[in-house]
Amino acid sequence: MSKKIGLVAHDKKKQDLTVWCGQSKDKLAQYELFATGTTGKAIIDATDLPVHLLKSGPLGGDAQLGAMIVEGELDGLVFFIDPLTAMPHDVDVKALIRLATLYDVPFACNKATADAVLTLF
Ligand SMILES: O=C(CO)COP(=O)(O)O
Repeated sequence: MSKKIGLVAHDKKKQDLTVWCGQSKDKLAQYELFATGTTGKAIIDATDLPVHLLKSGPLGGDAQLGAMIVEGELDGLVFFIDPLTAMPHDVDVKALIRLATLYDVPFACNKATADAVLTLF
């Protein structure tokens, strides 16, 4: 069964994530990909990779990824966080990071760590 990877980026980081997905396309194509709504659509548009679309982050998409982690259904998380912009759903962002930490899920918050996480699988 293929590994399941979560992909998320805040608005100012979406381009970084879509570029990274394009660069990592062959590797990412081996996994089952899940993304928050707007991020996922941007990845599909940029790369044609198949992505399961969850709700948009502010509407619960981060919480859905957190629930997947709790259920043991996510093997890795790539979450390009914008550290310079306040988010209306900051509690959800923090909850997702907390759950990835709590459940020891490989978690990348930028390109350097995303490259490292991909080498784990
Ligand atoms: O807000 C997000 C993560 O906290 C991302 O959500 P979208 O992919 O829907 O923009």
